Amino acid sequence: MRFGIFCAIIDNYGDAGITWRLARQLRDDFGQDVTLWIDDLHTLATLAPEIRTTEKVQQCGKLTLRLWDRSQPDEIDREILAQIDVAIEAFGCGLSEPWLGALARQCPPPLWIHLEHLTPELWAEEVHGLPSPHPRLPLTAWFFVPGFTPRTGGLLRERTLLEQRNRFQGDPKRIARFLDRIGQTETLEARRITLFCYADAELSAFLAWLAHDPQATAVFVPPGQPRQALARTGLELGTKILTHPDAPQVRFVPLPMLPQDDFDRLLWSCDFNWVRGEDSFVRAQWSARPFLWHPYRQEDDIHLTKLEAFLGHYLADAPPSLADLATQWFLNSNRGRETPEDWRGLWQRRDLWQAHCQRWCQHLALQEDLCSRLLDFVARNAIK
Ligand SMILES: Cc1cn([C@H]2C[C@H](O)[C@@H](COP(=O)(O)OP(=O)(O)O[C@H]3O[C@@H](C)[C@H](O)[C@@H](O)[C@H]3O)O2)c(=O)[nH]c1=O
Repeated sequence: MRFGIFCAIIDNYGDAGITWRLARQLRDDFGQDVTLWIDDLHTLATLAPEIRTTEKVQQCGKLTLRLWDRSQPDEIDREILAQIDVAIEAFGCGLSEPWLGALARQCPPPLWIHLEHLTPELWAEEVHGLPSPHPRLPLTAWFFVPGFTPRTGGLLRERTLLEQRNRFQGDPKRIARFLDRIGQTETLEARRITLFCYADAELSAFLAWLAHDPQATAVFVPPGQPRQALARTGLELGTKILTHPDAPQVRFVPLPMLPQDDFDRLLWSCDFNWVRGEDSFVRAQWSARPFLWHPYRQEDDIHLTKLEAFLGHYLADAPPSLADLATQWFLNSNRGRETPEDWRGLWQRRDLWQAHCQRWCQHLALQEDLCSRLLDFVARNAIK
């Protein structure tokens, strides 16, 4: 089958990260032909260094990457469009009339899928799979809503992901080799934490907890917003490791943006991951390690509703002593109101928490992954 995926980058990395991951998995795990039209190669190249930002068209095996001119398709775009079976419009990026017209000219037209943002909310089940006929063109959009339950679009999970993770986490030599490759062998003995937060994250309680905890800790800090959040606390991280001024056991390690697969390895090798948005949030769950999630901030605190819905799934079967503390901590942190005691309390229950993350990951892995559900959806609704 031939897939066309359309992605416009609004801000951050999630849109590029998710569509790139989806395109690669359709190619690698399911042998599909994929064309990914994306309107910003530079953002994509930060997570996929093999991408050449100067080339508007590039072939990555059965995956064709094209710089997307959203105004209208050129002749080659039209040729590809004429052959695709499934058009995936990611995150409401909007296909302009000339692009939609080219799709509609196919006879019969391709299956047109609106890939929505992941949501843990109940409406994911209600909206997932609904059709929405175009008012004028002979095209029907189908909503595909990723989520946490079997009646949604599920979560992206590559076929061998969890085996790879198990091999990695179970083998200290692999972890050491990875840390060596990213130049961080000296963090081997320390507690390791990834800090991939937004610029407005309130870090003072987290830093106070670390400073009063005698355990040696390395905090890995990717570029951009996490460093801005750190800078707001007076810690300016440059290109070198920075030691906490009041706590020599705490070090902040600047990392470059890693390729997506290495980012997974980073999460797998950490004891705790602070993640955000959508894709890193899902990857943290596949790492089966304790994590904190800051959803992408939305108007009217919609992100807090999302968070509460997620906690309802995630902590439903957790021991009550963990569930109560974790709920309070997630909510407080997302409101910028958590205390060092929130951190301390949870960390004291680390074994319980770790075991819960493992069980949660297993629970999610019992469900079909997003690509399998997508292919099943296509098979059930294909017009041609
Ligand atoms: C730090 C780091 C991230 N990544 C990848 C992992 C993910 O694919 C991507 C980060 O995406 P997210 O975790 O989703 O967080 P984000 O904040 O960057 O993206 C967000 O952008 C908004 C516009 C969307 O509306 C949100 O839903 C969300 O997707 O970056 C790397 O590959 N290497 C790295 O070193």
